[in-house]
Amino acid sequence: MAPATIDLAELDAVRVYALPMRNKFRGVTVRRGVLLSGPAGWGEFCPFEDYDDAQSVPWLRAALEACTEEWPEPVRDRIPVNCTVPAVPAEKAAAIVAASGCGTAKVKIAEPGQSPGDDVERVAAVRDALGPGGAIRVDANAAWDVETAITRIRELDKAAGGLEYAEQPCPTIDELAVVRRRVDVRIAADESIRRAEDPLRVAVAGAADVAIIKATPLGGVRRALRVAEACGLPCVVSSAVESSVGLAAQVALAGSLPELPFACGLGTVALLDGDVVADSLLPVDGHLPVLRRPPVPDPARVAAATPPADVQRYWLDRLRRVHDLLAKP
Ligand SMILES: O=C(O)CCC(=O)c1ccccc1C(=O)O
Ligand SMILES: [Mg+2]
Repeated sequence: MAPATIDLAELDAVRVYALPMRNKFRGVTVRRGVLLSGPAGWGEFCPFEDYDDAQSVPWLRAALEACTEEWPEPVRDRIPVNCTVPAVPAEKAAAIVAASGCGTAKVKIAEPGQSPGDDVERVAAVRDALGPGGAIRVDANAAWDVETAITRIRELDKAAGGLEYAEQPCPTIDELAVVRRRVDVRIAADESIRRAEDPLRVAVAGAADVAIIKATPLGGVRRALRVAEACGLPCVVSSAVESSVGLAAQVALAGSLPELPFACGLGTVALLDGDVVADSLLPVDGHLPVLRRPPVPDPARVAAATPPADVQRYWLDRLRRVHDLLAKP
């Protein structure tokens, strides 16, 4: 297991980055975080800005795992991934899918300010761009109540000519279970696992067909592997929109899961305008390579992504506070 903590002064380097997003994604327009370098390589601490310090502790565990430990042995060397389609107009959605080279698309739906008709048009445009052989999944990020979810999932299933699954249509596990019994589309649980008080103990098995597993918010590759095993469902590894440094840990998780029946949500470096490494983890022919260790940031790219001093201070203070929480007995 990872050491419970590491003295921050033992890290070789700490670099704050800020990368703009090509399109607004879940309300985020700039992705920010901290790159940390330790004896085993580089990690990334990048909790979303609406996560408090206690919720950010697993994100720091994930970063420190990458800095201090080797990842588990992979069982495959490349990972099929979906392209991620933000809540953009239909034409733009089609262009994103066509440019991605991916055979699976994940479409964001039910975003604030958008109508059900916008979602139907976006999903239909994605089907046109993907062709009949591709797979389409949708993610509502817990936006609906049960009745709305049932109506919308049926509509979108039609518009898509078949959905592979619908991710987190409602907030609670009980709601997911009801929706799952009433629609023909598979249900995937994301926030129900990621934001659970104890992700090792969430009873999603009757409420979902697929588990979305993320190393970054679950405390690292090893902890996420245990969550995957405990939930007893087929898993899809999905990103938290990290730079290529943090994403490499997610790909390592996908590489070491015993079974991987679906494409993973790891094509997200394409959502960022820029990166901190020279050779970005972008899909080629719909696949990402499994790396054995985190990629090393490129100094010129890190310099180009370095935010103003006040933003750096905010992140270094946050890192310090979360580290103090992690170190507390
Ligand atoms: O799964 C993907 O394709 C991209 C990752 C993604 O959608 C996501 C990224 C950051 C935060 C939450 C989510 C989510 O799945 O809800
Ligand atoms: Mg999701």
